[in-house]
Amino acid sequence: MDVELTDVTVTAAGRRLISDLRLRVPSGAVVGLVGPNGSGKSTTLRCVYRALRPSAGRVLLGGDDVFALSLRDSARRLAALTQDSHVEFDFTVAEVVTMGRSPHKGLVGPDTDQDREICAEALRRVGAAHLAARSFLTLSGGERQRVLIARALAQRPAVLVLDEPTNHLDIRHQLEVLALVRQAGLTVLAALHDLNLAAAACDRLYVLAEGRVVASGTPEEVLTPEVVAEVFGVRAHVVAHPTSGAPQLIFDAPLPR
Ligand SMILES: Nc1ncnc2c1ncn2[C@@H]1O[C@H](COP(=O)(O)OP(=O)(O)OP(=O)(O)O)[C@@H](O)[C@H]1O
Repeated sequence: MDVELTDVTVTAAGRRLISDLRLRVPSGAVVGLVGPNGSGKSTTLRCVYRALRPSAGRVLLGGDDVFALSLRDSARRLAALTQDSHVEFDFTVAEVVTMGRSPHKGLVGPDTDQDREICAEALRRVGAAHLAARSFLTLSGGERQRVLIARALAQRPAVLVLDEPTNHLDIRHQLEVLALVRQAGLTVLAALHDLNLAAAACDRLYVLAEGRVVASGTPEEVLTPEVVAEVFGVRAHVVAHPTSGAPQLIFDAPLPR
């Protein structure tokens, strides 16, 4: 299922947060949003998981306007891991992951064996099966992040929207989470701060600056010293990763402001 944003503009507090954004995530592709703090990455994602209605433009999910879908239908198509994904009450990890199944059940539908197996598998995939009986609130930041990713996977969506999915994760878990996101065969739109991880994990990147797309294409096309200098204000060298060949950046000092 593909995702398309056509000329999306978001205005808030008399300011344009994103302007005329055009973006496409082909079915099954992993597309990254990169850009400096405040460039509009989360705002863009919030429009896709319908936490924010654009002032203009449309967000299409499998060709349908996301705001025209019922909540249940959109939750069957799309799962999101957001910056404000949190759990208020003292649920166990297994219960938190089970919440991912709710779009597939009636309002008070019981968990089936299939639901339980899907949730157990999702926890195994993020390396968190051993945490199933723990209270979610007692987990470390990285453990919580992995459990929330498991909840999104348990939702069995076609599209996954991820806002900084590697936040809090140590390097091994960062690589594992991005590898499993790639292997899941889903359509993925992810905001990522780490440009080297983005280059390794994404088929295509969109670079945002001040709410506009300033570059898009494959990581090789986009992550050039010129773009990095212009958008991030940092001088960088690009080298090919010795085994994967993905472009990797080595940074010099920030350029003068
Ligand atoms: N409801 C709002 N009202 C006013 N300004 C807002 C609102 N939401 C976001 N902004 C502003 O819009 C800009 C873009 O924010 P956004 O969170 O999309 O950036 P981002 O690229 O995700 O940043 P970061 O990398 O810091 O997470 C910021 O300047 C932010 O302060």
